[in-house]
Amino acid sequence: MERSGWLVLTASAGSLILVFLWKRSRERRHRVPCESWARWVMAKTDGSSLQAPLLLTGVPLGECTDRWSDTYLERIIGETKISVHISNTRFLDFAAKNFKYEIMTFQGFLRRIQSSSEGTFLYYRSQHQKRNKASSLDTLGSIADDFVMPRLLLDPFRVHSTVLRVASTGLCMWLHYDVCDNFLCCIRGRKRVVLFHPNDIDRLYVSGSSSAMGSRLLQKRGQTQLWKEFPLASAAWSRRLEVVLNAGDVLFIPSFWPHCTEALPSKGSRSSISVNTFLQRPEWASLHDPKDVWANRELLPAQEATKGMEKILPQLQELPPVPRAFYCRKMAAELLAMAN
Ligand SMILES: O=C(O)CCC(=O)C(=O)O
Ligand SMILES: [Fe+2]
Repeated sequence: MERSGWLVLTASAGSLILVFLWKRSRERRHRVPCESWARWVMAKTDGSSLQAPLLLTGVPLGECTDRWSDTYLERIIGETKISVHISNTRFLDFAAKNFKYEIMTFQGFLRRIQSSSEGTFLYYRSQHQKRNKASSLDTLGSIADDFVMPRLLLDPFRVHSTVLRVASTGLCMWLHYDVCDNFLCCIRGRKRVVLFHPNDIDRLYVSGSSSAMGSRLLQKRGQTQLWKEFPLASAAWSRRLEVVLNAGDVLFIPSFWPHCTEALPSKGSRSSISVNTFLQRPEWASLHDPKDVWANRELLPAQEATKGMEKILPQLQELPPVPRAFYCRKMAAELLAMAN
């Protein structure tokens, strides 16, 4: 039987309260060492504490949590031109491409969110003008200085990129995984995050880094239909981890943990703002694709392996059903032996 739960303790370092998320998974139990904040930070170097999601509350993130009202953002970056996802459903789906992109000013974007009638949902994630450059918060001028991650959190990672994300409330981001570890920081509003263990990757209908289910998992109704279309996913859903982030909360999402999010309604605003910092483990640094902006390009050896797979599949298709099934199972067994 699956179990998941929360263990809360007060950190010895500073006034941070750490809430450790732990889970008993199908194959093995993942639990963050939780004696102290400092111990966790030190343990990062051997990777042992990087295997499970972790919620940090009350993290000082600089001036952004106080300052980033619509009025302030309009004043500082209102004229900046941005590319925005627009959809007439709140359940964004990358595979079905149920959204379009529109260029507008940041001011236009914020005003459109405020004035949108029910049924239009907007989403922005910052991107460097030169698409291949990873860091993008700095393109937004001085607001970049308002966001500061405590050094204690970042050390000893390398920062891969930092991304500003603004969403209409209600908007759900499609299920996907990232190849970088990640600190997802809630700056304004509230955000629901649903996470799956990487061992459930074979149940989540992922192609590329996105799921064919889009964000429909987050629909309150219609799950019976969803399980008909995606039967393996219901078991993964029963083992999911769920958390709601409030302003000032930081969620550590380890790489390869599939996740989807929902911007929840909150008082006084029709949008939620987060900043996330993608991280590279130093020992994996050479594996990352230098052109990767949003941590969704496969690690370099996995890119080659994926190309190999694309060649193998049509060859297997040429076989009649019985030997095809035989060789598929034989090869899958070799692959699974490497996974354990
Ligand atoms: O809530 C969002 O905007 C998506 C966040 C996300 O996927 C991430 O930080 O990796
Ligand atoms: Fe993500």
